[in-house]
Amino acid sequence: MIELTDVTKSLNGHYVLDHISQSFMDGQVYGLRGKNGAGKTMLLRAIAGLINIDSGQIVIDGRKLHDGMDFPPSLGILIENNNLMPEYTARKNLQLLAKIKKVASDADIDATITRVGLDPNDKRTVKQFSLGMRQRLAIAQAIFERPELILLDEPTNAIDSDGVQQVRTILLEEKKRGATIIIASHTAEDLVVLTDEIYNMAEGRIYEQTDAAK
Ligand SMILES: Nc1ncnc2c1ncn2[C@@H]1O[C@H](COP(=O)(O)OP(=O)(O)OP(=O)(O)O)[C@@H](O)[C@H]1O
Repeated sequence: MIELTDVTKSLNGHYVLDHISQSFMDGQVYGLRGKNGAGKTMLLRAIAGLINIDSGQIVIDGRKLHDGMDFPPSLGILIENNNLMPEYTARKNLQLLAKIKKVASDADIDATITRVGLDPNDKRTVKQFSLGMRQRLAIAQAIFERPELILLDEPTNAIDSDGVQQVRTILLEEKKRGATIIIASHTAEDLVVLTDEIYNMAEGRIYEQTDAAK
C-alpha cells in the first residue's frame, strides 16, 4: 500500500504538488487524468523517489520514502522513454538492467521483449528503433522484473493500434499477477479499460475521484 500524507513540492514559487493526501491499495490499477502541467508526472516521480518532496510523507508498505529507503523496493517505471541506452540492442538494454537486481533471467528478458511485440534477436540498436518500438521497449523495461509497483506515464504514446491492444492486455495481465499500477494518461479509453479508479488532477491537486466505469 502507498500512502501519501500532505505531500507538497514547489518549483519556481508555485506548488506542483499541493498538499496531496491519497492512498493507493495493493493490486489496484489507478489512473491519473488532467491537463498538461496538472502534476501527474510529478506525482509519479514523487512516488518513485525520483524527486525530493518539500513536506509531507510517502509511505510504501509501512516504510517511509527518503528515510533509509530511497526508492520503492519493487518498482517498474516508465516516465518518458529516455532512460533506454541508445547504443545497445533491446536485449542488451534489459540484460544490463537485470545485473542490478538479478531477478530476471535471460529467458525472462527474451520472453518480455516478445511479449511487447519486439524481436529479442533484433540486432538493431535502440537508436535505430522507431518511436513506437522504443515505447514498447520502455514498457518491457517497466515490467520485466515483475515489480509489485508499476508507474507509467502515457504508456501507449506513439504505439500503433495493434500495439495499444497488446499493451492493454499486458497491463491487465500484470494486474492479475497482483501488481499495483498507476497510469497517467490523456487517452480516455486506456483509463476506462485499464483502471479501477481515476483521479482527476489540476494545479498539483487531486480534486476528484471517479469510478473508472462511470
Ligand atoms: N523541471 C521543472 N522545473 C520547473 N517546473 C517544472 C519542471 N518540470 C515540471 N514543472 C512544472 O510542474 C508542473 C507539473 O508538471 P507535470 O509534468 O507533473 O504535469 P503533467 O500533469 O504530467 O503534464 P503533461 O500532461 O503535460 O504530461 C507544471 O506546472 C510544470 O510547469
